[in-house]
Parts: sequence; C-alpha cells; structure tokens
Amino acid sequence: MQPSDEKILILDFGSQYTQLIARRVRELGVYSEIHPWDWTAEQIRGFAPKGIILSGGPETASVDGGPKADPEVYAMGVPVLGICYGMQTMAAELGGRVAPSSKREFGYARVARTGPCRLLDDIEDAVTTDGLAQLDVWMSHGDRVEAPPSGFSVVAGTESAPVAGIADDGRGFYGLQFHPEVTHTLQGARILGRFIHDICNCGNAWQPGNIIESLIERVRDQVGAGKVLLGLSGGVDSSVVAALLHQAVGDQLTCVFVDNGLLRKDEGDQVMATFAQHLGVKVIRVDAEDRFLSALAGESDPEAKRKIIGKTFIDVFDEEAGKLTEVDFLAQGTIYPDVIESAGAATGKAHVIKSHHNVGGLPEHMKLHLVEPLRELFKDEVRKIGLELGLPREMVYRHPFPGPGLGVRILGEVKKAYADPLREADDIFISELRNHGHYDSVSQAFAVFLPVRSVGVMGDGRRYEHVIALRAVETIDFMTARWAHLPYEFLDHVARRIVNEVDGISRVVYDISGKPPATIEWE
Ligand SMILES: Nc1ncnc2c1ncn2[C@@H]1O[C@H](COP(=O)(O)OP(=O)(O)OP(=O)(O)O)[C@@H](O)[C@H]1O
Ligand SMILES: O=c1[nH]c(=O)c2[nH+]cn([C@@H]3O[C@H](COP(=O)(O)O)[C@@H](O)[C@H]3O)c2[nH]1
Ligand SMILES: NC(=O)CC[C@H](N)C(=O)O
Ligand SMILES: [Mg+2]
Repeated sequence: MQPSDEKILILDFGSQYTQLIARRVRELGVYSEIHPWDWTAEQIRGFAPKGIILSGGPETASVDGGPKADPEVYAMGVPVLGICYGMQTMAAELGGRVAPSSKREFGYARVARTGPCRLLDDIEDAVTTDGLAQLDVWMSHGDRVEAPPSGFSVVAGTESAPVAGIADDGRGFYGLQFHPEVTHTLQGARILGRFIHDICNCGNAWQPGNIIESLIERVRDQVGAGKVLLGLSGGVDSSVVAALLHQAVGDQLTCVFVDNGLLRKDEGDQVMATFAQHLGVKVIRVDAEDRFLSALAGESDPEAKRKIIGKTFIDVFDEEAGKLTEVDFLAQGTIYPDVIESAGAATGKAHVIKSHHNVGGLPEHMKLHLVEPLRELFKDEVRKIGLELGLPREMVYRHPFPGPGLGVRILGEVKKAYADPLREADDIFISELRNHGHYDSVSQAFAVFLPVRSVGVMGDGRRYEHVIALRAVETIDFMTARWAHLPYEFLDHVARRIVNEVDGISRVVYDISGKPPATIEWE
C-alpha cells in the first residue's frame, strides 16, 4: 500500500515501544511495518525492506534460547539497527558477548560518544566536561554488551554500560543500548532519520497526499465495480474511511449508521448533517436502540457485554446489506493499533486486555469481503488524511469513542434509565471542556455511570441517588496515560452543573488513576 517501494521492517521482540518505532519512522516520511521476531527468512525476503530495525524486549540475550532473528536479517545486505534487546541479540548472534550487569539503568542517561560512525556523527547537542560529544537519552535495561562482535567498533558508552553504541559502517549494522524512539531521547528523531534516510537511502514518500493517492488506487483495485457498505460511527476512523471511499468509488458506497442507544448526545443528528447533507454521501440511519438494549438486558460481565454488542453490530450490518441489492464489500474504520492490540501486541504473545469489536473477521455465513483501507495506519496519520480530504477539524480531532460506546461506561448491566442521564452528564462535561479551552489539551474525556447509590441532601431534602465519575486523560498513544490535572474550579463548575441539571445524580467524583494500572475506560 506504500506510495513507494521504500519500506522499513521492524522485528518486534516484545518491547512496549515497538509501536513508537513504527510511528517515528513514518513521521520521518518512510513506510514501516511491525512483524514478530520469528518471521522466517522467506517472509523477510518477501517484504523486501530497505532496512531492518530490531526492537527492544523483556527477554535476556545473555542466555541461550533467548529470541533471535533469522540469520537472513544479517545476510541480505540491508542495514540493520538494533535497539536495546535488539542490539544485544544482534551482538550475541554475530559473535559478541552479552551479560547481566550489576548496574541497571532506567530513565535518563548521558551517553558519551567514544568513536566515529555514520549513525551518530555530529548528531549531539552538547559535549561532556571531558570534551566528548554527548547524547541525552532514555535507557531501560539490565543486561549489557560486554564485547562487540568482530567488525564492530564501540562508538558510545556510559559508566554503567561502556558499550552503549556499536557500529559496523561497512555492513551498515548499528546497535544502540538506549531508545531513540522515545521523545525523552533528545537526539532520537535525528538518529532514526540518519538511519533511514542516509544509511538505508530511503526518501520521503510517506506523506498524506501520496498516501491518499495510493489508498484510493488500492481501494479501486479491490472493489472494482462492486458495491460497498460502510459502518459509519461518526468517530474519526470511519469518518475518514467514508470520505476516502466517497472519493474512490463515489456512488458505489452506502453508509450505515447504527444508533445502538449507546451513543453520545445528538451523535446521530451530527453524523447525518455532516455526511448526508454536506458531503452528499448516502447514509442509512438504523434505529437499533431497543435491539441492543434487549440483547444486553441482564448481562453485567464486561467481556460478555462487548461480545454481545459486537455480534449485534454484525447482525445489523448483515441485515442492511441484505436489503440493498448486490452488496459485495463491508468497509470498516479499523486502524493499526486495533489490529496490534487485539492480536495481543504484534507478536501475538502479550495478553489481550480487551477485545475490540471490529477485529477478528466476519462470521462464516457472511459472504461480504472486508475493505479496511486504514488497517495499516496510526491515528495521527488518519487525522492528517482526514484534514487533507476536507473533513471538518472538529470531527477529525474528536476524542476517540469506543465502538461499544456507553455500553462500557455504564458499569454492570446496561439500561436506558442509566444511558439517558449518562449522556446528559457527558454532554455537560464535554461542552464545558470546549468552553474553557481544555478539550484539545486532553486526549480523551468522558463520564461514567456508577450504578451505586449514595446519600445526598438537596433543598433540605434527602436524596439517595446514583454517582457519575468523570475521567480525563493525557496520552500520546493510548497505551499509557496520565489523568489530566484539570483546574479545581473547572471540576467544581462541571460537578455542580451535573448534580443540578441531571435527574437521578447526587454525587460526582473525578478519576485520578493512571494507565497502567487502570485502563482508560472503566470496563
Ligand atoms: N454506531 C456505529 N454504526 C456503524 N458502524 C460503527 C458504529 N460504531 C462502530 N462502528 C464501526 O466499527 C469501527 C470501529 O469503531 P471505532 O470506535 O474503533 O472507530 P471510529 O468510531 O471510526 O473512530 P474513533 O476511534 O475515533 O471512535 C468503526 O470504524 C465503524 O466501521
Ligand atoms: O473502538 C474501540 N473499541 C473497543 O472495544 C474499545 N475499548 C477501548 N477503546 C478505546 O481504546 C483506548 C484505550 O482504552 P483502554 O485503556 O480502556 O483499553 C481508549 O481510547 C478507549 O476508548 C476501544 N475502542
Ligand atoms: N528494554 C530492553 O530491550 C531490555 C533488554 C533486556 N531485557 C535488558 O534488560 O537489558
Ligand atoms: Mg468510535
């Protein structure tokens, strides 16, 4: 799908930051994909990368049996960059020595440049007191390389890890003990840029305009003269797919917007206004509130609720497809993190925390083929494309809203009597965030309905009613998050409005949990 043949392969050894490596490389204008470390020689050759990056990982390369990339990685004549575990496994595999260190390093470290190499020359911002070039980096390791393999020289070091950078300019092989992909490593983007542009000789083809052209071409190839049905939620991803498909296949596209009774306030009207009225896209609105709520009645287990919602969505799409003549394709706004997270990280070895309803394919009996043009893209890329396609800024920069919607924000059993006040409370919170200029500085914000009751007093009368929790987080990639430190006066104002204006709510609390250990949603 890439607009040029230039691509970087990232082999994942299970680092928390593997997705970040892929994002950084793409931000630098080069397409990259993540695949598991045990990809075979044939798969690696088939991918035809211009360069390979080996990620970090939790294992130890100092023992036999630690995960190792196929030797093809070092034999196919393309540059290789090993990061942290990636450097250690490369060193071990090519004949160097790796051992556990008594001095572990986590967090900020200052690395001194100790020898020349193409990857790091002239990349520093400052020099150390002894006149050596200095890098300000972020480390997270317990093992270290003790001796580099032959052909490599040591080009950087710290006191605890004298071999913190190794290089073989001849073969284009490099290893870094620190993480250039995290923003805390000040020179990180420059280092990755040096690797992909100067050492792997990749250009800058991965840009929104080019991406759109190649996505459109690919959709046209896949769909031909066929008819496409798109599940349109009004969220960022499916909205961008709608705009893209509209441009690619015009009238062959019909969208279905399912009102499952678990949406934000006025969502349906907004979707219809933007797409049907302004963009001239065909949109069918299905009122499925009763159907979803009765399917959910009596169920309080979070995973069971997610499964019911996912299945009901598919049933509704299937029925709508049956009503139209000859629909061949079902399109969805699946993006790369949905795929990676549902698979339990790229390697398929991490735990699945939540099942995303839109990943996992369609049931056997559905004869439709899936069209998922954004399946390889990150959210920030999707947003850039959305703007380029002419969608309104408010829509493209909306906070994400999970497919199961309020279904996972009403704890336990879902009832209309809970969804209605939750929608009101959520709308007050979000509109106040906008009024006070906080909406764009938090990454996601919402209200949660707690089906417990607490005692209150209002107008001298006793109240015994439900509780609303407010949640707002700041995050780059939704994998980790910190709770947003919103001003007390602001929270006070929102809490008063909710208790005063929403029937059945007598208390408001603010969630001050980070992720981890909490997730962003409550279920
Ligand atoms: N109410 C709905 N009606 C129709 N399709 C839906 C609905 N909710 C979700 N979907 C389908 O499921 C996909 C995944 O939902 P998800 O919430 O991840 O993405 P999104 O809603 O497009 O974007 P965002 O992450 O910004 O909310 C959507 O892209 C869409 O195709
Ligand atoms: O489309 C979705 N379908 C889902 O089933 C789903 N579950 C969580 N989310 C969103 O993913 C991000 C991380 O959520 P958690 O920290 O709660 O796992 C947050 O942005 C969540 O809103 C979902 N999105
Ligand atoms: N972050 C990493 O890749 C760590 C690598 C290895 N597990 C170590 O502790 O040194
Ligand atoms: Mg959504």
